[in-house]
Amino acid sequence: MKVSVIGMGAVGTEIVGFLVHMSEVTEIVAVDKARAKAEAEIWDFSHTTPFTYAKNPLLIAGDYADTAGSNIVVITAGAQLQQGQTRDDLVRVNSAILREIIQQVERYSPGAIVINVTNPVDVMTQVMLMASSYPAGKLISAGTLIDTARFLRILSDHVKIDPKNIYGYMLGDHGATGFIPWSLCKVCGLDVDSYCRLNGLPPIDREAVRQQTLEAGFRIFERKGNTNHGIAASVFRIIRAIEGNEQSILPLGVMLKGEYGVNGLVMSVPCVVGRNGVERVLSYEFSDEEMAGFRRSESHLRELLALT
Ligand SMILES: NC(=O)c1ccc[n+]([C@@H]2O[C@H](COP(=O)([O-])OP(=O)(O)OC[C@H]3O[C@@H](n4cnc5c(N)ncnc54)[C@H](O)[C@@H]3O)[C@@H](O)[C@H]2O)c1
Repeated sequence: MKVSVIGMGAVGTEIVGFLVHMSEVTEIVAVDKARAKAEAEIWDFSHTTPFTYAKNPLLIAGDYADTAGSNIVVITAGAQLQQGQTRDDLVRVNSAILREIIQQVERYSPGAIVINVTNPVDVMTQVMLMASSYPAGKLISAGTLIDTARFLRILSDHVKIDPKNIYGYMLGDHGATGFIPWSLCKVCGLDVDSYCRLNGLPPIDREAVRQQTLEAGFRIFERKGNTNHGIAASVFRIIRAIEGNEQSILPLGVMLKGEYGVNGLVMSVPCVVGRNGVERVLSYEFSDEEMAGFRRSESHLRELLALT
């Protein structure tokens, strides 16, 4: 499998790290407008291969021609948040950058699955869908997978259970209007309130958990100027689901075509992920309150889209 990563900043570099050290990928291509930076990262990674369990992948820092025939392309290129900005402030500048990038990506890898990470992630994915001919299931965003990871970690700290035994999502939008469908959330098979009651734990303050989840990225960003470990692990999780044709459920950004009553908008929803990318959007019956959260995300994303 050949994977190309466009943008070798904090996030792209960490994703390449996961791929070099933990994947079965045979070829990794890194592209960045700062070519020397991409070269330096790739040389540095190449010096890990004598010592790790890497499968000795071919490592290339190059340009778009080198990405030809990629199975997966990950896009992390673009402007990064400045202190005081929100993800939404990046809309205009990143729209212009990504329209150019997707044309180059499609020219060389029309059959690839493209995973977008650049923020605001769902809106930028829609911009690229409109500027290319990739089908909806093959040009997808990392969506609320990272928010979901943060949510599961926060719950895990409360219930003192490995987050891998907790099921739940944050959905809608990787931004201020993301919402948690608590009716789907299960701790070891129990709803959260029952789990806490039966195990002598204080009940969960749902709104506080939502706020903590939404603020988690900013708390990291304020201290180190970026977030990269969690998002890189999230993207690697998506790549593994594609590579293994897992049919796993991941909350990713995908163009909705009537699901949940939404048409023509990329939103983060639970998706079935396999070798063809997002193969299906899962249907759920949300409560009225959850559906209201969904609609707030929808309105917010439509407002952002109008700015592109
Ligand atoms: N979706 C998520 O959950 C999530 C999480 C973290 C970061 N992000 C987003 O990912 C993006 C990258 O974050 P980062 O911390 O790696 O930023 P960064 O500034 O460290 O890296 C961005 C890289 O993109 C490159 N670049 C810019 N324009 C380019 C172009 N036209 N062609 C090729 N390369 C180009 C830059 O040279 C830089 O190396 C940002 O938009 C950020 O907001 C998203």
